[in-house]
Amino acid sequence: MTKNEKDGNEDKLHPTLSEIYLGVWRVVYSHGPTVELPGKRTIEQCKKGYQYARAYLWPFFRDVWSVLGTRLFALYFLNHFWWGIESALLLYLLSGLLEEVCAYVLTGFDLFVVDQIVFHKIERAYLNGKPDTWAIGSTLLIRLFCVAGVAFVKWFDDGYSPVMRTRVKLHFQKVVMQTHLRLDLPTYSDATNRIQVQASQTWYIFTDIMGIVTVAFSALSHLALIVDLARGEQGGLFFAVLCVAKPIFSATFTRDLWSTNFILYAVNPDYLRSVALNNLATDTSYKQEVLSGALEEYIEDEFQKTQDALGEIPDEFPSSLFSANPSPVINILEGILGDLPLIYYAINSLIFPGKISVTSLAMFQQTASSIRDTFERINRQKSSLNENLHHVEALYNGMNIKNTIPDGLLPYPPTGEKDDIKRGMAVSARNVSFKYPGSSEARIALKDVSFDIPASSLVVIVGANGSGKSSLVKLLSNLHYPTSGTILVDGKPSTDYHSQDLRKATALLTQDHLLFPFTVAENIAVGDPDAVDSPDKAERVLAAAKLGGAMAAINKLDHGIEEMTRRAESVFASQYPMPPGPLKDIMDKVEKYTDFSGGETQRLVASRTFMRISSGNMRLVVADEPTSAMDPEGEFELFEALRKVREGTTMIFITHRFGHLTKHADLILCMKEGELVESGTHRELIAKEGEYHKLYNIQASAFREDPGSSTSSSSEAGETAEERVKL
Ligand SMILES: Nc1ncnc2c1ncn2[C@@H]1O[C@H](COP(=O)(O)OP(=O)(O)OP(=O)(O)O)[C@@H](O)[C@H]1O
Repeated sequence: MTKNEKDGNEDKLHPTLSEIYLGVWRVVYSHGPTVELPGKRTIEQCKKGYQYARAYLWPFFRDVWSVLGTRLFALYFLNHFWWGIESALLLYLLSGLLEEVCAYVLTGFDLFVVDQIVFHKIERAYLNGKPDTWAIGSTLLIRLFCVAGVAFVKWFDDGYSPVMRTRVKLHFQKVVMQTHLRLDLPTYSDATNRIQVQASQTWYIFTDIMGIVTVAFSALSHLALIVDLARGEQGGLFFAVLCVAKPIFSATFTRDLWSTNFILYAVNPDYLRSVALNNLATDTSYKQEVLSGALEEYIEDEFQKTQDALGEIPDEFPSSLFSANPSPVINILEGILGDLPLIYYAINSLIFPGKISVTSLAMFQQTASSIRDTFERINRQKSSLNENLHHVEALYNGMNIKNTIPDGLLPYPPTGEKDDIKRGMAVSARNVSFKYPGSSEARIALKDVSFDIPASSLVVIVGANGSGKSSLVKLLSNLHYPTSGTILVDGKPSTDYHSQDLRKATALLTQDHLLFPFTVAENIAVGDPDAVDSPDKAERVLAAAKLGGAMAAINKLDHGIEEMTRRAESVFASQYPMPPGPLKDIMDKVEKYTDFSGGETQRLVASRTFMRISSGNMRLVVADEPTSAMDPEGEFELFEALRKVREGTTMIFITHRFGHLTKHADLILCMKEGELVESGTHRELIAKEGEYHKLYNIQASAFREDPGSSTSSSSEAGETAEERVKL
């Protein structure tokens, strides 16, 4: 990769990290020397391995065990044990019967070989007229034993695997969901906290790890067999060592990406552009924009350019590129080491002709090749094992991620307060500064903001785009936490209270709120999740829908308030596009979901907020431009309804429109570039002739008869034409 494809971070690399550019990727990893021979580090690694097993593997296996139950878990384990030792056991049991059939043995060893042995014995009995009863009988018995074993394993696998898979998946689905639900917004927005493991993977992670256990059983049983055989032969133990020379060499000299801690990301600009163009073509959310902009040809041509520029630079996950040896020497050495047992026997047969029996030669050969295969499987699976171990670690670490927003112990509202007294939350900010997690120092959203919002007051926050209004309400709603300074709730730092209690006492309504894939009724009802089983729920939902102005939209639906907003999962079909016909008719019917206009969605979401307010537990209601898509009548009605139902609740509105709200507000906070520049009532702020006065005049001028009056009054406020255009 050329220098200009690097991303400029290479100079800042920490001394414990290494980097490598593979295909389109930059891989940064923490790693020791590439080739690690057994030594002091091996002991350290064994210790680490033990600690890892205790912290992650043991809980994982214990959880799977408890989910499957002891009987299923034990049967599953025995199955793997059987798979592991089956081949060595057969070899051992048949070792006395091999003289005449070593040719079969040399081609591999399984039940088919046992078949051939049985038939061979029967054939010889026919030809010689002298049946070897013992040989035929014992071989048949061994065969039946193995057939029964294999049949049992298959029966168990076919019948119980889906059950076990489902049980494990459901268990970990709940664990992963709990992990996601537990995290607060800043912690969740931090990409490094994202849990990549999916519950559906957990069963396969478990079976993969068990696969390694099987291979380990296989390796151990073959090693035991070869040691047993070697005891009776001269140089047998030396031969046993030769059998494992290649796998040990490979394990030592092959590096594996998953045995490191790494991050990787694409740095090749052509690749990144090709992904972006591909997304434009295939992601439904861009479809309208692409069609309306007539961008089809442009996207295709640009994509072709990126393909031409990329040439053959690989973009696949770079684990095999990482493991590839820089020169072929190691691969050649590996090949030669693999042939050492054969070379040993060839030399032995030249030096000591006739000393080795055909049986032991066949047994040694077979065992040696089984051992080699087994160890090679271990080497091949090492990478996926390491990957799976990382996933198990992520799964259990996810449960212990610490939330960014400190969680206090005090309940809210305080226990001494009577629930029937309706009063709002008093909120204050003391020198609050805030920047979003991961943002640069320069992109500070709030700078040294201080104010007091008395309980039960009606507050409006105004300001230009990007002035920090939404950021401020996110802090007040306890969704984010100030970088410095303090938010006070009823005179105490917000962090003294139990976070979830504060959120339960706050209703936040924004323009970005979404409808959930539930029925319309449930979408409203979740505003008060505690009312799930209450008898008056349906009544309250209807009342909330009316207050939110959503009834007109609901009345248009085929199934009214019980209509599903959208399916949680799309329909799976064998053929896409599905040709017209009865299958397509069913598919269309099932796939069809209700789409609402932007304003209708906002009305439904507002209804959810009214449901929340009707719980009587709200102390603070925050509305961040919730009417941006509504018509003026809808907006007016919503604000009026909110003002009517608030009954002493503190209300904070963000709006760009000056009107009833700003006129009636007890307090207006005017933001500019992250700072609170003015605060007071409408009258006071107009009298100040500052930022608020300027913003107000820009809107008011549209309704004045003389279009030039805005210029004159703005000019009085001392602002340029460019500044007005920006607003
Ligand atoms: N999720 C975020 N991550 C990083 N920075 C953000 C994020 N959201 C907002 N910002 C930055 O914080 C600053 C204040 O944004 P904020 O959304 O609070 O402004 P606003 O006054 O509500 O704007 P608008 O009127 O456009 O809604 C902006 O500079 C913005 O770029």
